[in-house]
Amino acid sequence: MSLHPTDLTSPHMADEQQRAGEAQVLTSTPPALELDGISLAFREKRSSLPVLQEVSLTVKPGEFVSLIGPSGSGKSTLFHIIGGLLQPQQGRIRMHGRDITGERGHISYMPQQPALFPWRTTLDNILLGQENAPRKDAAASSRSVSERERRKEALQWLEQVGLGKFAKAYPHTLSGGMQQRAAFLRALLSPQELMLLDEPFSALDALTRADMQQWLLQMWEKNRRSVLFITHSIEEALLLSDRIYVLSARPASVVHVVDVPFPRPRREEITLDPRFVEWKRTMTGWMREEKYKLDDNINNAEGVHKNTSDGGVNHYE
Ligand SMILES: Nc1ncnc2c1ncn2[C@@H]1O[C@H](COP(=O)(O)OP(=O)(O)OP(=O)(O)O)[C@@H](O)[C@H]1O
Repeated sequence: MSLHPTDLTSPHMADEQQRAGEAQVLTSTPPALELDGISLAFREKRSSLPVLQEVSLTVKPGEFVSLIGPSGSGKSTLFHIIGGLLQPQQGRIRMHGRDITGERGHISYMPQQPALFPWRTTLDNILLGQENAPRKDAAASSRSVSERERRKEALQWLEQVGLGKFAKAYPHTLSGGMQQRAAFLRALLSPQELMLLDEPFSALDALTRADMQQWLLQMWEKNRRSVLFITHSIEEALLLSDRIYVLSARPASVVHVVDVPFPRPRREEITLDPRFVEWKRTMTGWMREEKYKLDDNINNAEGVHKNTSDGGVNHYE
């Protein structure tokens, strides 16, 4: 690896960070999300496909955390487990310290495709997340407001994201980027504190995607929701995240953790910073390594049982 963590952090800063870290441990609130040793294998009649192997990660309240890994490594499966759609064979999921493994209704979710209902207006699509929220959710009851107030709030949000004129329009009249903004608002206005965003910009053209990244960055910096974000784009992960977990090829385990060193607020220009370019190069090397492992696994059918975890996670700050 060409870049060493100390290239970015002076010894003095490291001391300060350690002290700040220790102070934080003492006063720390439990993480918004904590995955502790999650493992899952899909079982079919005679075979087993190990997909996740002891994946652990943390999203602190108000953090933007990304997951990046080769295609087919198990990222979406992990989201299904967090959302309670799948039960892990090993490991626990905790939100704010409470074990929610296998429970549904605790997260708001934004999928790759905007998934707006064509028969509902933009405004009604945005309100859907609140309509579907389970009543037992503590956050939901604290935000319990009248229908009229919810519509007023949603309209204000639509104005803020440049969709005010499209409140009564149907989804097919919106561009791809506009639909994604509406889908993001739906997740943002849902009462659950944690948002899971599964490659939300993958279907957009390059220019719209760059605009949407800037838009998301600004929206997130204003609202500071806890976010877990799946992306295939290293640049996107570095631009948006506080921390990045790099997954290995299947069965996925965490092989690198990067505490992204760039200050906020961040803007597109940061992508030209030599340190940003260096991190991008480093991470591209890691991803290439994992992709080759995945290709090897596919070429050797028995390779799906290979254990890619050596138990060590490389942590960079
Ligand atoms: N219900 C299922 N039954 C059996 N195998 C499954 C099931 N769901 C997913 N898989 C397999 O598990 C592996 C991981 O899939 P998953 O969709 O989680 O990967 P991913 O990292 O999200 O991929 P991508 O980045 O391409 O979206 C794949 O090999 C997939 O074929």
